[in-house]
Amino acid sequence: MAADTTDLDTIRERAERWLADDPDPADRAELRAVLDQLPASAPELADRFAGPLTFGTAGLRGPLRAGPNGMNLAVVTQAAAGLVAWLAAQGGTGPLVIGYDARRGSRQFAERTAQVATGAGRLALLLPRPLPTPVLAYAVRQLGAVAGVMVTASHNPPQDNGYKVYLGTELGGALGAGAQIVPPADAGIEAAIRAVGPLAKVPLGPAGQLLGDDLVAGYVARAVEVLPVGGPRELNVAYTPLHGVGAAVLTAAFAAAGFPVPGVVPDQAEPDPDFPTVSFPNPEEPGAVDRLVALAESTGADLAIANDPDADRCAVAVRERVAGPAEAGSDPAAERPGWRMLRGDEVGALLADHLMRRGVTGLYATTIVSSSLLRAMCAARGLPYDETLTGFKWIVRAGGGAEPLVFGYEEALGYCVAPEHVRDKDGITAALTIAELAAGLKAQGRTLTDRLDELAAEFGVHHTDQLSVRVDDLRLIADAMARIRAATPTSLLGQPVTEAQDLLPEADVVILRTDTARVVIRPSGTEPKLKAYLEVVEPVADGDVAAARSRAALAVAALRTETAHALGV
Ligand SMILES: O=P([O-])(O)O[C@H]1O[C@H](COP(=O)(O)O)[C@@H](O)[C@H](O)[C@H]1O
Ligand SMILES: [Mg+2]
Repeated sequence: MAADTTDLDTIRERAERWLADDPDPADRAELRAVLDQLPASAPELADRFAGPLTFGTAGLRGPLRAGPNGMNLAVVTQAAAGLVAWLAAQGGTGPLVIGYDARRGSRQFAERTAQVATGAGRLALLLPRPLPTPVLAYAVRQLGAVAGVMVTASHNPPQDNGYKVYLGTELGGALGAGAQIVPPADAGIEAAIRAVGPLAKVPLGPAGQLLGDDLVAGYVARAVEVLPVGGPRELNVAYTPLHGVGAAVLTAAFAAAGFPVPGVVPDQAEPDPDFPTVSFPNPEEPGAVDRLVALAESTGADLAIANDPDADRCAVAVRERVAGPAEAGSDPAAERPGWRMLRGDEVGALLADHLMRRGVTGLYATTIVSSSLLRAMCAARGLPYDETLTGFKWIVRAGGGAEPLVFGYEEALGYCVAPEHVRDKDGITAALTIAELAAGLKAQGRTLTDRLDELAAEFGVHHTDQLSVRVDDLRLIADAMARIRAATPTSLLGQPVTEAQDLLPEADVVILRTDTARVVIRPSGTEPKLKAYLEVVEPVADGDVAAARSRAALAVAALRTETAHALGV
C-alpha cells in the first residue's frame, strides 16, 4: 500500500541519516544489517526509531542497541552534549562528575560523557572504577559539582543500560542539590538534547580527571557516621551484590562500622555484566536471592542482605519459623526454619521506627505506592509526614523544604537514612542501619520479626503486595490503564470503593480505596511493566498478631485476583 511504502521510505531515510552520523562502527554495522533486511525488518526498525529515550522515573533507560530508541554511543554523545549545553545555558560553572556501573558499555559511556564535557570547556571528574550509585550521588554534593551523571541501568535485565542525571547546589536549589532531575529541568535537558546538531561536530576533549580512592573513603566514613558510636555489632550477615558493584564498598563500610565482615555469595561477588546466576538481577524478582538464602542458611547467618547491581536498593531476608510440609514420621504440627524476604514496606517501617526511637525528628516521607503504615506511625508519634509520586527524585523533595527530611523510603527496596550526604536512595547506609538495628535486637535475644510484630500490634497489620506484569508490547499497558479508567471497580473484597482517584494529567496513576484496602495502579517508568500496589490493613484483636496476619494475607491474595481481573491481565 502507498502509505506503507511512504512510511517505509521515511523510516529508511531517518535510519540512513542516523547511520551516517553514528560514531560507533559496531552500531553502524548493526543498523546496516537491519536496513538490509527491509521490508521484513520494518517493525524492528520502526521500534528502534520510535522516538528518543526520555527521562523516566530514574533517567534515560533502554536496551543496548543502535538507533535513537536505545542506549548506545551516539545517544550518549547526544545526551551528554545536550546536558552540558543546558548546564552552560543555565549559567552553571562547576564540574560534571561521572560515575558508572559494571554493565556492558557503562565505562565507555562515562568516558564519552567526560570527553563531551571537556570538549565544551567544562571540568569532568570521573569516578575511579565501577562504583555504587550512592557514591556518585555523594560525590555530586561533596565535590560541589554542577551536575552528576551515573551510567547504570540499576536492576534492569543485562541487555539494558541507562543514564541517571543529578544536579548540584548551583542549579538544583536547596531541595534538589544532589538529587536526580525533575521537571522542568528534565524537559529542558531533553530539548537541549534534541537541539544537538550532527554528532561529528560535537567537540571531544580529554578524558577528564580521574578521582582517587579518597572519594570512596570519604563516602565510607560518612556512611559509618550514620550509626551511633558504640552499641552492639555482633551480627552474622550473609550478603550479595547480585553481580553488581556493591561488595567492595559495603564490606568496607561494615568493617569500618565494627561489624564482622559479611559473608558474600562467592559466584555473585564480582561485577559481571552477564548476571549469569540470576534471571533478573533485581532482588524484587522471585529467585534472585536464592543463593543468598542458601549461604545464609549454611553459615548460620542472622540476616541476609542483597543490594541491587548499582547498590542503591537494599533487600533484607530474615530467618523465620514457617509452617512447612510435614516430613514422613515428623510431627505434622512442627515448624521448619525458613527465610523470608521482607517487603520494602517492612524494612521502611523498621528503619523509620528505629530512627524515631533514637529521637530523630524531622520529616519522614514515602510515596503514594508505599504502605500507609509510615503515615500512621508519624501521626501517632507527632512527626511530620509527606508522600510523593514514585521515584526517589520526588521523595528527597518531600514536604517542599518546610521541614528537613530525615528519612525517606519507597516500597521498591529504596531507603535514605542520611539525606544530608546522599540525596537519593542508598543501599549501603540502609544495610548498615538495618544491621545495627538487628544487632541491637539480637543483644536482647530478639529479632527484626519481633519488632515487626510489635509494630503490627500497635498499628494493625499493614500487608502490602505488588502485582507486576511484564509485557513485550507497551500497548498492553495502555490498554489495561484505559480499561481500569473505563470500568473502574465499584467494590473490592466485597466492600464499596469509597474513593477512586485518577492522577492524570500529572501522573498516569489510578488509586482505589475501600475502608480497609487500597490499590494503586501505574505503568513502570523504568521497565515495560504494569504495576499494581496492594495494601490491606487488618486490625489486631486480643493481641493475636498471627491471626491478623493470616486474615490480611488471605485478603491481599483475593485483592490481587480482583485487581488482575479488573485490569484484564
Ligand atoms: O531502578 P532504580 O533502582 O534506580 O530505581 C528507580 O526505579 C524505581 C522503580 O520505578 P518504576 O516503578 O517507575 O519502574 C523507583 O521506585 C525508584 O525511585 C527509581 O529510583
Ligand atoms: Mg538501583
